[in-house]
Amino acid sequence: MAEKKALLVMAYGTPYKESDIEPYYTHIRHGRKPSEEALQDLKDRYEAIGGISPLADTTERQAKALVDALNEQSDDEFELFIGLKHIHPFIEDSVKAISEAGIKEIYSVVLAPHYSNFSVGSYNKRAEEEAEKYGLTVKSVESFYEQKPFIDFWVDALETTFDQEIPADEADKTAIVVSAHSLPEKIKEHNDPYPDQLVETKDLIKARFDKGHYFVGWQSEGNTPDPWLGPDVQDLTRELYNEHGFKHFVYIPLGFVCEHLEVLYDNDYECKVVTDEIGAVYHRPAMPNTDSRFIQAMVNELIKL
Ligand SMILES: CC1=C(CCC(=O)O)c2cc3nc(cc4[nH]c(cc5[nH]c(cc1n2)c(C)c5CCC(=O)O)c(CCC(=O)O)c4C)C(CCC(=O)O)=C3C
Ligand SMILES: [Fe+2]
Repeated sequence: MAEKKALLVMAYGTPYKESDIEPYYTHIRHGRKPSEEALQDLKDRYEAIGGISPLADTTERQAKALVDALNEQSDDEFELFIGLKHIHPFIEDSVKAISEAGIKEIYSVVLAPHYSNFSVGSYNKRAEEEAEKYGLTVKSVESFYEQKPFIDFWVDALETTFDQEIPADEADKTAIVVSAHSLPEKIKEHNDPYPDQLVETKDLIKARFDKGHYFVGWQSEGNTPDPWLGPDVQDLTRELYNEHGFKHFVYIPLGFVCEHLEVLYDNDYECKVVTDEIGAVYHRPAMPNTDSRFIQAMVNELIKL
């Protein structure tokens, strides 16, 4: 039997309790403490979704489902380690734990389907730099949005939404807003593939499910001085209603992999404020979470490493 490998599942992380929010937010802002007002705004958003995000629990369940599926389908044996971007166990803590477990080879995947130097690239860099300190090797999945099971999941989500929530004669009055987390515009200066990958994902889904009208939007941008990718999903909703008079808006935030603050608040609250205002119907299918197709998409990429 070959030596045991480590499966390092990396994710954004979320506060575990209210007192975590300030250090967490400071870490997200690269060490710059948020203003009292910005901190209160974030606390209010967590309050608005029930006090704490489901992100920590879902990340744990996704990682466990992934290592089980990988061990079933791979000739190798993997031990699971979870490394987070903005809260403990940090990526660096987990790479150290892998070394202390006597494991030499790491396979890594980030719980985000598209590649950007700003997101998956920065996770992988942190893991590689830490692994080097202990003489470990890292093989990383860069993206999995092209995997058929990932597309299958979202095609099925749209089919169910249109079948169960939208009258057949109103399909043509329906906008499908496909979105991902916005990033600073400056990524375009470095030929970052992220924006094109979101459009590609939309095209892969549209090729399989062609009811309604598809549009690409961005969401959850950070409030920094430089411009972030747009249009923002709320502005896009208003523009589309003014131009086409859509009666239904189906939000597909497929840059994310589960319900968390930036879906439960930024979509389910902020976008719904706009659809209520214009008198249109808000729809948002359930996120992948631990759906077997979503897990299989990542297994397929890990087995190729
Ligand atoms: C509060 C919060 C949650 C917690 C949700 C919860 O508790 O449920 C969250 C989750 C997520 N955010 C995500 C993605 C990103 N967020 C970014 C940037 C930012 N997020 C912010 C806030 C949050 N984000 C803020 C204030 C910034 C601007 C930073 C600045 O002021 O500079 C950036 C830009 C690059 C960077 O700055 O990291 C990306 C790519 C992903 C997707 C997966 C992934 O990519 O890991 C997830 C789950
Ligand atoms: Fe974020």
